[in-house]
Amino acid sequence: MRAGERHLATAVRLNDDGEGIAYIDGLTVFVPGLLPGEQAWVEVTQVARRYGRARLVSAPEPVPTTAARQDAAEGAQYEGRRGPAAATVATDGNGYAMADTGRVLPKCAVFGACGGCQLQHLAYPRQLEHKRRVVEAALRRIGRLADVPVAPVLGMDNPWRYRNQIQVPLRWTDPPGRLTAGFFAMGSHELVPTEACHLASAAMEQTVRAVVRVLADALGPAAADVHHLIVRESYTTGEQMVVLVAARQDLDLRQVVDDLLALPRVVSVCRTVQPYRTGPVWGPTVEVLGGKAALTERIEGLEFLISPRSFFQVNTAQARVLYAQVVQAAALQPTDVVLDAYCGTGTIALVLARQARKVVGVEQVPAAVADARRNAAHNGIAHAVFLTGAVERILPRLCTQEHFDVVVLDPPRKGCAPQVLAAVVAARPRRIIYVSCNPATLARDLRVLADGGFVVRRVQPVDMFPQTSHIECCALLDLSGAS
Ligand SMILES: C[S@@+](CC[C@H](N)C(=O)[O-])C[C@H]1O[C@@H](n2cnc3c(N)ncnc32)[C@H](O)[C@@H]1O
Repeated sequence: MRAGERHLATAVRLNDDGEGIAYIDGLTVFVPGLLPGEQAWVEVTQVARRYGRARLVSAPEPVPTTAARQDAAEGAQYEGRRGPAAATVATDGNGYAMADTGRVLPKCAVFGACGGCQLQHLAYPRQLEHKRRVVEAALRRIGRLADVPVAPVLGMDNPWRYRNQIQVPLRWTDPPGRLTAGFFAMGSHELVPTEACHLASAAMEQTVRAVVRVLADALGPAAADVHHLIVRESYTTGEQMVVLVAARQDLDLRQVVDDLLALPRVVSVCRTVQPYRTGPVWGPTVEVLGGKAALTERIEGLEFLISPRSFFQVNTAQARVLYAQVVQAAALQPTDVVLDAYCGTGTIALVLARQARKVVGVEQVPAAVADARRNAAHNGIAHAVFLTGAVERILPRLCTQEHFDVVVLDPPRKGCAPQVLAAVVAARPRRIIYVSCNPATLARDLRVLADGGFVVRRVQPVDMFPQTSHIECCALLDLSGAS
């Protein structure tokens, strides 16, 4: 197979990124936009040693189920898997049994071009089932944990407009001399122009449009030096924070502050300076140009102040669901001492603090630790301690100095460093709750903890990121033999 060739491809399942998997000439080929049980003409865009990539060149059509099942079985052979049939059955207008692929019309006009969403074309219940299977497969293949029950994914009643933060790249397009908002295409810094995002609230969309207008009117072509706009919104109060990302420090943004603060929801205007337009968006510092220094959010009866750089789960409604799972899994007793490793701004630690004797949070970003301490004080919680530093550096010693009854791990996508897992295993807490946004590293780390004598009782996925392929999970482990 060569790049540029065209083939008729049938997808047999989705990969972890939500792309269709087809088998062409015995090679696994990833086709974004093709669903299991669908067939389409595709053009090969890349051929590597073990896989290829292709793009759709015709509209996908459901295939007769017998063909879909046959392809699934063949595909399973290529991969040495025992594969399930790809599709359930529906009938076409003539009564033929066709694959029921779950295809729906994407809401967004730029779906497929914008890199933000991968699953808008799949009915939401199917998205949830797909995510549950991804978690199960990771546990089985990577963690050798085939017996661990994976509960149905906890989804949203309305899986749209859930984000409390969006980052919008801005570009000056000349001609016609206009500031244009959009999102980056998948895996590139190419702007896909749009001022709409169905994952953000309608009020955030309005703010994006208004900020672009204000910047263009006030700055003219100099607005080209504002290359990103970040809007954060409190789910609880509806208040918004606008962060302007400028390419240079001497760009005079003070002239737009009053106009921005006059927008209906905007209570805070900030600036960060980042000379590079295509690297990390945030500069080293953030300055509040006008209005409040932080938004307020409420979760589990606690109030959290969120400053511009603070990590906060992007989906507040589902963060509440996730934290309720953590509370339930922790099953705390009033005498318990809890460790919250990778604690961010201390949300989990503070939610658990009400039922524990003491909580200790560890986080490497000093600003996040400052927020965690401030949030503890704001909520009158005196028995929460927050330590600044890398978990892998702090934990090995900390765990020999203090006994933790319950340990919460909520690492970034790369998972926990081996010395963190070793320290937790040696500490023998009664329970471990592992919160993860990456099923592959979750499975890898659960294997280590299981080999260290902990039993993985259950894994509960929570759909924090509907319409995308991202998956959040909460796993519960306890000591072998303990109840
Ligand atoms: C997924 S977030 C979890 C935040 C928090 N538990 C919450 O729910 O809001 C992961 C956090 O780990 C922090 N982090 C990443 N690597 C770290 C490390 N090696 N040591 C300490 N903290 C780390 C990040 O700064 C981030 O705040």
